[in-house]
Amino acid sequence: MLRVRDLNAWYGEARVLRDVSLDVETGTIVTLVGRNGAGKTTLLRCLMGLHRQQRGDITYDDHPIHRLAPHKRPKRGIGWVPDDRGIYTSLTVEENLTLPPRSNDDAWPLGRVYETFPVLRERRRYPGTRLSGGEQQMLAIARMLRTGARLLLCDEPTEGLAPILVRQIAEILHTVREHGVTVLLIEQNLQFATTVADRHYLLAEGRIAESLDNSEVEARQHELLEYLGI
Ligand SMILES: Nc1ncnc2c1ncn2[C@@H]1O[C@H](COP(=O)(O)OP(=O)(O)OP(=O)(O)O)[C@@H](O)[C@H]1O
Repeated sequence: MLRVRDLNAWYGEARVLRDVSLDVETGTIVTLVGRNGAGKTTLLRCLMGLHRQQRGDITYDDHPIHRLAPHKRPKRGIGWVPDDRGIYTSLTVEENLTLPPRSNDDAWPLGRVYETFPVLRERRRYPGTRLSGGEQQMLAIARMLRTGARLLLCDEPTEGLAPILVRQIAEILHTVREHGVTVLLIEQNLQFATTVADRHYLLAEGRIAESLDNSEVEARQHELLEYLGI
């Protein structure tokens, strides 16, 4: 379980996260929704240790991690899937999958990746550039599983994707959840969020304004869409 308590973050003098507290239960998918500039990416960067100006308590599987250097967090099973997917487009799918270092004993063997995502086996000799946006996202997630990530922090995996590919992302995330992987993702598409996730945190001006389940998001969809300016 990921537990965040009273997390604050700054850029210089500007405070962009204010006393953020949230929980992500193991094996669940949770979204962070909020307007542009609400602090969603900064929050994920704090969890990964990539943002230095932060204060607060973060525990993962009962171990405090907030003082751990960024490069030590993957050893604890935390994986970051950035919004640009971070894959090497000039390398083949298989090279992308074999390059990342194994950070811990939960690292997926290549065979397990290919059994879970057969498309990646079919495309293993393709360069990253020949993959669709959905396949690139699949590769980015699979690459994190190869390092041993049990908690994936995904920065808006559906951004810029056509609806059919958005559905593929939902399937990918459900597949990883079936394997016991926990996901915290930034998502602006509320309909997608309710299809894919178990809970949602609404971030507003750096604060957690609300914690919502799927039925609450569905019941208040119009109001929330208006709030998010979508
Ligand atoms: N490098 C930076 N220097 C100064 N301020 C920054 C920097 N990066 C982000 N900010 C500011 O911090 C606040 C939170 O930004 P953040 O990117 O975390 O929001 P977000 O919710 O992820 O928004 P978006 O969806 O637009 O990425 C915003 O006001 C933003 O302008």
